[in-house]
Amino acid sequence: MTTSWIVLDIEGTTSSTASVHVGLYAYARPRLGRWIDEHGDNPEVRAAVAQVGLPPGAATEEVVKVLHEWMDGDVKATPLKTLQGQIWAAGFAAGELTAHFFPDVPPALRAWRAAGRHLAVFSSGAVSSQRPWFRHGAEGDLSALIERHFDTVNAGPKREAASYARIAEALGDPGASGEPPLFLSDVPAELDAAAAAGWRTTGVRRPGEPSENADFGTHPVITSFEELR
Ligand SMILES: CSCCC(=O)C(=O)COP(=O)(O)O
Ligand SMILES: [Mg+2]
Repeated sequence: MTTSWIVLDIEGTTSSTASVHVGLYAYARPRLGRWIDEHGDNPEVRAAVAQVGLPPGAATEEVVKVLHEWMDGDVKATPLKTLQGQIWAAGFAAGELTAHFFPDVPPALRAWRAAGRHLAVFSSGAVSSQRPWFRHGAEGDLSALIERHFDTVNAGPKREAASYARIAEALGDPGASGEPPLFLSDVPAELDAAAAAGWRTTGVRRPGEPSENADFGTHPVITSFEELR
């Protein structure tokens, strides 16, 4: 393995889908309405509410109805992710949330950093929630291992090659090793987009996760980060 930058997806890759859908979604769901009402002077909140796409002046409960529908369908819409990210960041700060990582992940991240690899995250989850996620794992604070964070706001949609080109430019691709970044994800369409941007890719097929029966096509596949060490 000579790739300098390793870029990680979160849900289904470093962490279980249940930890996001049951843990985080359940925390954000009943708090969205009050968060919008109490942070109406926050420009990010105002912009997110406008991006939901309802007519100006729509009642908070109408906005929340759309956000809940997106959550039910696991639509990774940027305004939803922005609001969820703020609520989760507050939840982590209050000690009410804990992150989950598959057991192979913390030792692999430490080993990769010790070996001189650089680590970044590209997730649909907002950067505002990625940072506390890596800080509040049950296995301790992993946040210092992650040097760069990307989401659908600062990079773009995860299924578009242009997003990966943007990230590569931000990382200084091809980097010191001369190798393009390596992207690890449980979603074949994301890997396709990364490959189209010239990245190296590896699918992560974890037992019991939605990716268990996914068709990764020609992408190399692992079931644990240990297989990359
Ligand atoms: C604290 S990370 C939040 C994760 C999240 O909201 C999400 O949608 C994860 O999607 P991913 O792109 O990492 O599969
Ligand atoms: Mg994922």
